[in-house]
Amino acid sequence: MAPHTEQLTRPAVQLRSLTRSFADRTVLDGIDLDIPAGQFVALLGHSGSGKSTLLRAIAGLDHQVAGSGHLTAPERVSVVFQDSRLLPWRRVLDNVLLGTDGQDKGRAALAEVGLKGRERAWPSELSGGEAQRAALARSLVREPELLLADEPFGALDALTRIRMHGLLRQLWQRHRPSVLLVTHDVDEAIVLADRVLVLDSGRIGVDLTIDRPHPRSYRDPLLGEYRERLLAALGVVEDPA
Ligand SMILES: Nc1ncnc2c1ncn2[C@@H]1O[C@H](COP(=O)(O)OP(=O)(O)OP(=O)(O)O)[C@@H](O)[C@H]1O
Repeated sequence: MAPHTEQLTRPAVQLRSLTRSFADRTVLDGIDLDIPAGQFVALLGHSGSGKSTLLRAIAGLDHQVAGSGHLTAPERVSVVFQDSRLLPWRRVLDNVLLGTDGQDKGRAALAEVGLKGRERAWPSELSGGEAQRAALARSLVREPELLLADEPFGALDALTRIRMHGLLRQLWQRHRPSVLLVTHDVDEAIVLADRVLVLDSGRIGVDLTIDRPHPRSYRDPLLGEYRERLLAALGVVEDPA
């Protein structure tokens, strides 16, 4: 069996009947989900549909959700958010190394994300895109089996975002963590993910496999069909079917 196929047979994340309510509102209503090891999954859904709630649950950041159903996730999980969450009083390399040791690993991770030479910069000296690169480097040094990303490029300009898509794809292909990427951007989802989920009314309403090789082109006409289906599922355009 090819290494990639073998890796995909072991589920990294398993959720059964996961439920989360806030006051009288049920946000996650019995979610069932398996993410095979090494798979890149994107999660779409309207604002307030519960995407971040689901991600936080999988990250182990929500203790209330734990008892609601069954949740397994790998031990080494890294989370990247919309803002880099770099500590302003630590230089870039020290941010990347936070809680770990191994200067060389940190330097290598920074080089991988294109920040070689910026190790001693302060976070305030970085652009938004550079700060997100540093955040990715910080997640990399932990060698995550699962990378959770909550709109990591949501605050970046369109060109930087496209560059970051390329970077994230390369990092994923090189290190092969499972990825769960929360995004509002349908194009981002279909250009990067093996599989796109749409969260709707507390459930996974759509589970779509994107069967196109990487790297993908934004202009691939076959991706256009996936885009239409997802926009229809989100209620943005009429269902093409
Ligand atoms: N700690 C909390 N206390 C009360 N309500 C909460 C809490 N966290 C989330 N919610 C509610 O749960 C719902 C889902 O929130 P969540 O942040 O998961 O949505 P989302 O899909 O990630 O939204 P967005 O795309 O706008 O980031 C919202 O109605 C939100 O107000």
